[in-house]
Amino acid sequence: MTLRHVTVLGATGSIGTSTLEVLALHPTRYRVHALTAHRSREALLAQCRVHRPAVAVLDGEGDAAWLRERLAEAGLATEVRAGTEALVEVAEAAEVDTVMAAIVGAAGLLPTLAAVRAGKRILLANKEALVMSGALFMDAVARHDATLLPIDSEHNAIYQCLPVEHRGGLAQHGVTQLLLTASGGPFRGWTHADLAAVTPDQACAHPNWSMGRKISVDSATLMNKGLELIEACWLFDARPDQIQVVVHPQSVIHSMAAYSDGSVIAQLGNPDMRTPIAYGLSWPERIEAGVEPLDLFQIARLDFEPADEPAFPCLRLAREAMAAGGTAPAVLNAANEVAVDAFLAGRLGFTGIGDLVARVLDARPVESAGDLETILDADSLARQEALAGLARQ
Ligand SMILES: NC(=O)C1=CN([C@@H]2O[C@H](COP(=O)(O)OP(=O)(O)OC[C@H]3O[C@@H](n4cnc5c(N)ncnc54)[C@H](OP(=O)(O)O)[C@@H]3O)[C@@H](O)[C@H]2O)C=CC1
Ligand SMILES: CC(=O)[C@@H](O)[C@H](O)COP(=O)(O)O
Ligand SMILES: [Mn+2]
Repeated sequence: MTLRHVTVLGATGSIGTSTLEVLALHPTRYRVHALTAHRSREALLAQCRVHRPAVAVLDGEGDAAWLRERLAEAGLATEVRAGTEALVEVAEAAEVDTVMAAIVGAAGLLPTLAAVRAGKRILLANKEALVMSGALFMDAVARHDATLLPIDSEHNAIYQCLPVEHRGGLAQHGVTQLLLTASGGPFRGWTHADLAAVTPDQACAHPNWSMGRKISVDSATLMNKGLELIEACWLFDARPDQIQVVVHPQSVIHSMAAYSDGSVIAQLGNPDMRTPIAYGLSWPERIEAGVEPLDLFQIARLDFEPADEPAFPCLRLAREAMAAGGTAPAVLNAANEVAVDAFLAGRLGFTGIGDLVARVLDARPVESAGDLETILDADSLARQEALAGLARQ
């Protein structure tokens, strides 16, 4: 068995901590090379004590100096670095073969792309990176012979339901449709009018998954499903019209692939991210993930319904951005990040999220997204437009 050396980008988050739980079950298979966080220095210190990485990264120099001192007091040799350059370094380091990309939002793009360009095995949770840079990202995966394994539960499920080699389009492998499941979020069944006064805590109370606050809000607006639709188009070389969103409130079927002979292949499991994480870490083998076995008698029933697009316009906005192509998905993502931040800070109402994203998409031109600079510019200008929109209200 080869020992794999892993960098965990976003180690202190929900996906990061689940990843470390799985790694801890297999000390002879995996060694942690680097752990990164933004500002959670106490949490990163605790992780360093347990996992003893060679490198730890925080955003600010002050936090890095604090961590350096605490680690030295604890007699640990972990080197501490700061900033985006350090994130890129630990993602592309020669010692590393596997990178868990679990930073939330656009901040994950540069280190994740660095891992791709260094030909690593990338476990992709950070969907925003792929949404922003779709064609460029997938071209880099092919050009640098990187191994890209989807961690997002739906995409991991579809990956497991597709033939091993599915590049070159779905149709040539007899796949007619991808069925992307959605829980419907905490406000499933609510009308657009009901949603006006919901609070951040209500929006973050996901019925089935325990996740970071940004993705929890995205699930509540169905923007998460919109981002996932775009993510699936890029990962599986699919057109938006080949993907059907199916609301499935139990989150037990994690997604499906439909074939020309009438077969529909589904992947099921308890809603626990340690399953896709373990899959990505061990692929093509399987390892123990610490997840409870699925008890179908306890679940008893599985329900399905269409998404309510009039009440949750973000799904349509994402589909339209994918159809518009070029920089439109990066604009959608940037506007959504600003809007979700404002909602969580109490500066924007819940239904204001979709309204703001729609206004920014209308205001920003769609350009060809052939290079990273254009994508980063589109991201930055969309953020400025969104902030100006917030200031005007
Ligand atoms: N949680 C889940 O179950 C799922 C998550 N995903 C995706 O995975 C990604 C991570 O989600 P989740 O774990 O929930 O998010 P969390 O908010 O729980 O964690 C985010 C992690 O990223 C770090 N981080 C945040 N901002 C920055 C920044 N500017 N620079 C560097 N690091 C940063 C955080 O550090 P700090 O702690 O210091 O803030 C933290 O380690 C997202 O893209 C999400 O969409 C996909 C499917 C399921
Ligand atoms: C766990 C995971 O992959 C999340 O993206 C999850 O899908 C959120 O649930 P919904 O967006 O379906 O509510
Ligand atoms: Mn998902």
